[in-house]
Amino acid sequence: MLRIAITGSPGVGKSTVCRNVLKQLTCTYGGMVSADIRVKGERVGFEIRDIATGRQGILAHKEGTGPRVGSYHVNLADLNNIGVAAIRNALNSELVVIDEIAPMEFKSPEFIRAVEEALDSDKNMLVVLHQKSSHPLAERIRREFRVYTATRENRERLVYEIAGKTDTLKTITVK
Ligand SMILES: Nc1ncnc2c1ncn2[C@@H]1O[C@H](COP(=O)(O)OP(=O)(O)OP(=O)(O)O)[C@@H](O)[C@H]1O
Repeated sequence: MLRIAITGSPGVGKSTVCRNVLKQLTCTYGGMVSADIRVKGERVGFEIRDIATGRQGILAHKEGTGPRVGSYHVNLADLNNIGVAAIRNALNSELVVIDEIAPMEFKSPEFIRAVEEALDSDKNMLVVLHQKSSHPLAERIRREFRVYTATRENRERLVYEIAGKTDTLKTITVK
């Protein structure tokens, strides 16, 4: 069983490493990924996407009503209906991907439960983990996962290092 976490400073390229590792894999995978929402270059929020279905929503936005993390309001409806559902459905594939596990996501008890279910399963997992969070779930992942810290210097090499570790996942899946 493979359990890999990518961590590092804000904006260093963690999500990009995760996306580029996925491009190298031939196993089945599912889960959630996130990306910036930018208006005229300025980040105003984050979108969330179910890898398997392509369903998209808003994870957090500067304008909103949900619980606050920094200058963003977390959209619990989309986090639960899209992100949490994506994690649960990913339990049917060979690899569960979660980008990312961080203070915004911790505002949802359902998200925490879904990640715990994945952790308690025998599934391979690739996650992006917030570097500073001391949430018990973040601490558990630091204990149980092989953690790679992305930097500007290593972020390209890291893709191949992690993809190399996932050799067992480069199987041709016959459906
Ligand atoms: N290897 C790279 N070469 C050039 N630009 C990169 C590379 N990796 C990431 N970037 C750029 O850096 C920015 C941040 O990347 P990314 O979103 O992957 O970082 P992150 O660490 O996941 O960010 P956050 O802390 O906001 O989650 C993006 O604009 C991305 O295009």
